[in-house]
Amino acid sequence: MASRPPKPPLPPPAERKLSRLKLLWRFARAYPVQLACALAALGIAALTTLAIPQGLKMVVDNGFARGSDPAAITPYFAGLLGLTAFLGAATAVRFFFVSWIGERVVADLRKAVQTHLIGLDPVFFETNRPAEIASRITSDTAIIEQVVGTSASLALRNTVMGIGGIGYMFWVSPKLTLLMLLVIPLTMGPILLLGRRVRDISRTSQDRVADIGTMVSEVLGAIRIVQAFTQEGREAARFGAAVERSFDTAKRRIRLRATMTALVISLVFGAITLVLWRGALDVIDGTLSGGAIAAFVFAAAIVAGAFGTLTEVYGDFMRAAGASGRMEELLNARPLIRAPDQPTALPQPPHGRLEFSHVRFHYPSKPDVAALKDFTLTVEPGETVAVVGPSGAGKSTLFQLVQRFYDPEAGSLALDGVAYTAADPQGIRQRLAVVPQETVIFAASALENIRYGRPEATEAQVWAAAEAAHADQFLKELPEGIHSLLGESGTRLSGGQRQRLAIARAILRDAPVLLLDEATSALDAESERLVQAALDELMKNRTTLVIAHRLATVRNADRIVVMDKGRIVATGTHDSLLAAGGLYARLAKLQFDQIAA
Ligand SMILES: Nc1ncnc2c1ncn2[C@@H]1O[C@H](COP(=O)(O)OP(=O)(O)OP(=O)(O)O)[C@@H](O)[C@H]1O
Repeated sequence: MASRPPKPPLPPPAERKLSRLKLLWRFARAYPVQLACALAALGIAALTTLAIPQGLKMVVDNGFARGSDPAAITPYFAGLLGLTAFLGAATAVRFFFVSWIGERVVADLRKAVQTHLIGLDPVFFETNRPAEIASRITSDTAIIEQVVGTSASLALRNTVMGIGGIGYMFWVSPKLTLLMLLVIPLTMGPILLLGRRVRDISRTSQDRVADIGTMVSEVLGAIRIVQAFTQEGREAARFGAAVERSFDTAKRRIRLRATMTALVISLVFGAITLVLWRGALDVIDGTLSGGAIAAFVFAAAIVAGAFGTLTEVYGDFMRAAGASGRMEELLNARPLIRAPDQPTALPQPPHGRLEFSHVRFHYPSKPDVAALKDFTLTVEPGETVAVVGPSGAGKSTLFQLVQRFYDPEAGSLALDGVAYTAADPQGIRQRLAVVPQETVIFAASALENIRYGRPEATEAQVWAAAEAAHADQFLKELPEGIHSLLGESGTRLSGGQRQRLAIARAILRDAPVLLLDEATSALDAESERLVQAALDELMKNRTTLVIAHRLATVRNADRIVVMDKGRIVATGTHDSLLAAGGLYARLAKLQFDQIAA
């Protein structure tokens, strides 16, 4: 029984616990100065707000009560005016620092997640779709931004004002405050119950929004296929249905939130009214001054507002906890392929000797079919080995293993005598140049595209590589020459031009081992000739493993390896294999139709 490959290291789904917000604190605490400023401004603003009812009390008791003397009342109002100006300034400072921290945390988080993700191996992206991750990063960080930049400050401010307000009220009238503290908890039960349901629906709502994001990038990415198969209508309907599902969930959330708000306001203000009635009786009795009751009302309004806001931001916090949990999941995903603690250095200068020894491999997502079985092959320095075989034989899998995107379950690979598992994967990849079947063009200039594998190369070196790859001519003819923008929004290249650009990129990389996956798409005779000439140049003095689709390649190869169902079934030269008949002769007849002619 073949041992199964290890499962990708995916942590369990995020729970929406407030403890998940710890991740954000980890990022925020990197800015102690800003945090201190924000906290100081927040405290000052909250206390200033609480000073206002006290000012009001003095105005009423000392001003109005002593028969309306303008001279007595003016200083109090001047004081109040000063207080409000101070409150404005402190609020502005708080807003600045808290928002600054919010933006900074989100920026750092985005960078950390992206840096982490590009270090993960392809297995992770087989089980986690890149489009979904992308939409998560955008929508989840937006939620986090909202919470760190706004809700956190609201929560802090209102907690300070809530507690401070109650303290002040107690100082003004212990009896009324105790009465109030007795009534308010009764109002909290239904609020907490509803809060939990809002939280659950918020989660579903976020998932629906992420679905929409995934769908948009999927459909836009395949726009040609959608249009070619005239499925625009169906795609629009499918998208429409997803949007409506998302709206329905949002509607449920809004309805619950609305009910909750109604409950909070009516219960809390109802309680206040009750307490006020009691207070009014005390004023009539003469046990409480007019100013005290005014200040009490004002403070109670502040406290009620504070608790109202707290229940509202609680929902935001739960949403952010979910978002932050998912970010943490991404950050916690560990790559299966890692450098050992003490990697063995590859010899200098490189030789380019590539060895496969009894390699057995299953793709994690396809554990029942072996992609490679007992595969043994040594490619000597400077040798060109062409790999041929029917579709699904395992040719591309060889390349995946050589680049160490996966590790075999049995057997081993070695480069220049160093076992893959003992080396740093980056060290190995630095000695490889890859020309894939489909050239990846980045949205950047032709110059940047060619020097992708060696960003420090000079323009002269890039031109030399382009010449060797027979790409110089068409590059000169681009609208802005080598500085023309390529990719989705730039100039489109033909198939042959893209291949030559990829070859120039590999020439410039100047690695000792070349992995060449020949394009199967037919080129016209002129392009074919240019691409072949470019390839000949690239393969010079390099160890080359090539998945061959061209007659010229198999003819020029030092050895041809014929693969079928993950195994080597024959090895030889073009002529010897043809003479032997078998799979190669059959493939050659089909694939290189020149032979059949
Ligand atoms: N990422 C993957 N996940 C799961 N199975 C895979 C993956 N890539 C390839 N396979 C499977 O591994 C086997 C070998 O595939 P591989 O792509 O290496 O064949 P190939 O010889 O390169 O074929 P082709 O010429 O069609 O590209 C096939 O059974 C294929 O379905």
